[in-house]
Amino acid sequence: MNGPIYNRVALIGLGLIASSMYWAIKRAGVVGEVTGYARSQATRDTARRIGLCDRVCDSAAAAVEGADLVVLCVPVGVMGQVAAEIAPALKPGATVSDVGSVKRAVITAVEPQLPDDVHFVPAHPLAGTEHSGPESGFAELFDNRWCLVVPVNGTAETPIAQLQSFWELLGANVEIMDPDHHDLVLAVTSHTPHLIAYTMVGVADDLRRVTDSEVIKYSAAGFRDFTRIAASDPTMWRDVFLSNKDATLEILGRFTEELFALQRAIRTGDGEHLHEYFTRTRAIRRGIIEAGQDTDAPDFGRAKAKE
Ligand SMILES: NC(=O)c1ccc[n+]([C@@H]2O[C@H](COP(=O)([O-])OP(=O)(O)OC[C@H]3O[C@@H](n4cnc5c(N)ncnc54)[C@H](O)[C@@H]3O)[C@@H](O)[C@H]2O)c1
Ligand SMILES: O=C(O)C(=O)C[C@]1(C(=O)O)C=C[C@@H](O)C=C1
Repeated sequence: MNGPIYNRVALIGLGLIASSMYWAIKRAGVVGEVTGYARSQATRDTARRIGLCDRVCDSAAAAVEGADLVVLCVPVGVMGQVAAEIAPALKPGATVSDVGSVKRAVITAVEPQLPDDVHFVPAHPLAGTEHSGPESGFAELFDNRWCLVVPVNGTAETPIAQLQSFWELLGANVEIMDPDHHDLVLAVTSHTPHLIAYTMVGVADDLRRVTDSEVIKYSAAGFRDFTRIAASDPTMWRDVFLSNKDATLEILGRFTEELFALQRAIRTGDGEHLHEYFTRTRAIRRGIIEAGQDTDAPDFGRAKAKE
């Protein structure tokens, strides 16, 4: 590529995703200057101390001034408020994007706040960890992960294609998706699983208090995976559930039905039902590993065998 993909990028909200984006941008060397803004003075001080962003600004308006791409990296519940704050300072022709885990609610909140002379191209990188804040980011977070770009009706092709190239340069594989479909898919693959993990860890904690047993101390690996997920940021996840209410409730309803069926099978001793069910779910896990989408899973020598 000859020259930067955007001359100036502004990151609003300097947590896990923004900091990972900054380090990935630096690794790729594809942006002229990256400005940053976070609401709290403490976060801005930390960002300055660790060299996160080329320039940290003390207002959102100052950070977006002259930016060709502005990315909202704040919890989904405050996206509309932040869009209203930056709107008067946006450069005509700029692209405004976001990284929110929910898309329809963010579009509804942000779109009306923006002036007509900017392009709004929502997106969602499907990569994260249970950590948050400016010191939690790393350049490799998006490598070989999906980033879903979710354009709104009527957006010109060029800003969409440019944002797609930007995310590819940060290491992601990009797909275009409709907002409602996005919210339903993510309710299945991310939002409901998080709710289940939060619940399971809560139940274990309650039990520990009731029985004074050592549920957490002797927790097995499976339960430890639940505790990792349940350690995710409370503000972020509160906002996800309140913003993706319908899809999450729909999937939770289905989940509850299946859970009752399994409960019944256990009560009635229906081993065949349990075995068939677990065989089906095992095949799903194997499919994910074979598609190369679980970078944490041991490959048991398959990579070597393929050489
Ligand atoms: N953590 C993940 O796994 C993950 C993955 C993909 C997308 N996302 C989405 O990315 C966004 C950011 O998540 P994160 O994990 O980076 O969160 P984070 O908590 O690490 O960072 C959020 C940042 O936003 C700042 N902030 C909050 N309210 C603000 C406001 N009104 N104005 C300015 N700054 C404000 C916070 O101070 C913090 O610096 C969320 O919308 C989340 O849904 C998260
Ligand atoms: O790996 C994790 O810790 C995550 O939960 C990341 C995860 C996910 O559910 O996969 C969480 C929320 C997002 O919006 C995207 C990714």
